[in-house]
Amino acid sequence: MRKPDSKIVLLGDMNVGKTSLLQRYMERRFPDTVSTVGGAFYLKQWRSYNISIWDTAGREQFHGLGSMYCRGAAAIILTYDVNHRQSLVELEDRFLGLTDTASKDCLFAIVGNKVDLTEEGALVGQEKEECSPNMEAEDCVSPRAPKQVHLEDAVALYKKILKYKMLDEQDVPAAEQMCFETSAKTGYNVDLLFETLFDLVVPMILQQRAERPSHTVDISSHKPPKRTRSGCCA
Ligand SMILES: Nc1nc2c(ncn2[C@@H]2O[C@H](COP(=O)(O)OP(=O)(O)OP(=O)(O)O)[C@@H](O)[C@H]2O)c(=O)[nH]1
Ligand SMILES: [Mg+2]
Repeated sequence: MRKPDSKIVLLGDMNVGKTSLLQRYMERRFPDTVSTVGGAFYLKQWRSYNISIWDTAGREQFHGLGSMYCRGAAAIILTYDVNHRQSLVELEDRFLGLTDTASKDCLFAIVGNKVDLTEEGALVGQEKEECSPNMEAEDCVSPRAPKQVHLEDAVALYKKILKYKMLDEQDVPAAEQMCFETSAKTGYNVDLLFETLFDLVVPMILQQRAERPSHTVDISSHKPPKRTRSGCCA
């Protein structure tokens, strides 16, 4: 297997839907999930590049592993649940520090998932019925409640992250491009999220390749060493 050209990592509190987002994108479905243990990755081929996407465990007991998964990451998806304000607070308090091991020009996306559970979910093309016990989860939406976290809160966090990383707003993608609201359940904005990141990561791969010294040896120009009488090489 070829080494991945780039790495994207999903971080966020338990239950916010990291595994579900990744499965929705990679497998085009919304299966039942179990809380992630440690971490797992998918490989995505995007144009001619291999990108690994790492799913991590949000549970406190696995917290120590987070910075290991983030090592060298080109992009990090900080995920929260739009219905739980604390899951956004945790991103700043508990997860941001784990990203110190990421690449120096690492990109950040902030993703509010489970938007299908909010009243606004009705405005984003979810025409399905409310769930009843005999319905498949994918065929229905759960009863809706007012959203607890708004996109502006995510934009404010994005700006705080830039300060924390000492990055200039001019040198990074705009907050409006990097803050998403998604539903792993309906698929809303899921392709947009991942594919926006892939498109941003490709120029980083090309830049890394241009900066990396070439280790290629031209064997056609290689001359074998002359043999001496003793059989040893001159
Ligand atoms: N309604 C709704 N439920 C979701 C959505 N995404 C995930 N869920 C549900 O939320 C629960 C947790 O989802 P996971 O994807 O396992 O969450 P996680 O962030 O991977 O959690 P950990 O692995 O413990 O860190 C599951 O019951 C999912 O079915 C969504 O967009 N909408
Ligand atoms: Mg998980």
